[in-house]
Amino acid sequence: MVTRTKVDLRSDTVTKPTESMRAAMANAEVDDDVLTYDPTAFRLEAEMAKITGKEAALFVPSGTMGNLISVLVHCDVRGSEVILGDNSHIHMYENGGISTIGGVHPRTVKNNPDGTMDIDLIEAAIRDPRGELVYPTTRLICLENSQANCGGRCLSVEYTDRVGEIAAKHGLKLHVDGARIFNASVALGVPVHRLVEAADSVSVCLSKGLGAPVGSVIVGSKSFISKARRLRKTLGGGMRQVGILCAAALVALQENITKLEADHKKAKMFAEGLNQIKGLKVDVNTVETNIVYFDIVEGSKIKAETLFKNLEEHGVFLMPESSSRIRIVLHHQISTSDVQYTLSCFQQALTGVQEENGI
Ligand SMILES: Cc1ncc(COP(=O)(O)O)c(C=O)c1O
Ligand SMILES: C[C@@H](O)[C@H](N)C(=O)O
Repeated sequence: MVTRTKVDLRSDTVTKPTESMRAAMANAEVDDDVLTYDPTAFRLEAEMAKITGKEAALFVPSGTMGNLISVLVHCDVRGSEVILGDNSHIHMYENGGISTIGGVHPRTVKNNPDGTMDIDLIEAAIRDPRGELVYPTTRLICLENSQANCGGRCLSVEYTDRVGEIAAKHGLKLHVDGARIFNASVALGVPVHRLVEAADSVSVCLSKGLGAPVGSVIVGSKSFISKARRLRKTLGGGMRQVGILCAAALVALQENITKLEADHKKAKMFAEGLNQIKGLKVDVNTVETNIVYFDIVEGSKIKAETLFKNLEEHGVFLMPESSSRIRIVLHHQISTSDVQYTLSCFQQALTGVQEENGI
């Protein structure tokens, strides 16, 4: 088998800036974004506020910082508690920052396989104010759309609105970790602004499926963004000529939103192809966006680390989830021929092992 150039399926965070992004970066109009407004940052923030239907926006270095700032702005009183998914990125992959840095107490509710949390369990997790002597105070509910660890599953606008109603009923705020909100919007056929209408704040990653090299944007009310700007500086996220990065993000918005549907089709194609390979299993119906989780079937005589080594030798790179569960993430720099090549590498790896074991 002829090894091709690298097929990097570890994440949609691995994309390289395109030539048009690099040209925009080189020619970006910039200023000191801490002392005044960097004009290109201002353009990006205005565009993101418009797309999401919120009053204002703020460029931040990462999605992790975007979520941290959002939670800390909403939970700015000691003893605050946030309700979030037990399989959410904020809870699983952000070093517990809301607690270690922000002193905010997490109260997890089980994420269902479809990425939602049961509405009645969310409501049951809200602290009874009558117990204020002993309870933390619930101030915020966090959703994640699409839900990455559940396989890039999309939360419907109806579900998001319903959670928003629960938050409003109890005087709480709603934050959406919208790292891949554009993927959810495209998959559902619902405009981003409608999908997040019920949210008080959203953190949107520019550096994932949109393919920008760096950054996220948080959106919300003018008051929220004003507090967020100050907290960004506190956390060291205030940057100077940040327009260089924002210029690439503006190109990403112009060029890559329309490519997301193709990413989703490649993910479906990959899942359907994997299911044709003896020893691998994936529920194709759960593949809604650009993320595919699949399992090595028990008895297939190959371990994930063996499979990875074999694949890496053929230029294919993945992210291990466990010894038998694997994740691949599609993005605009993976072609359909890359998908077909990768499937052939999987087939070759599995067949080789099965022949060695007389299966
Ligand atoms: C759902 C989700 N939220 C937030 C983040 C954090 O983004 P960043 O890596 O830019 O900190 C990620 C992944 O990176 C993610 O997948
Ligand atoms: C691993 C995780 O932090 C990252 N957000 C990803 O999806 O690749």
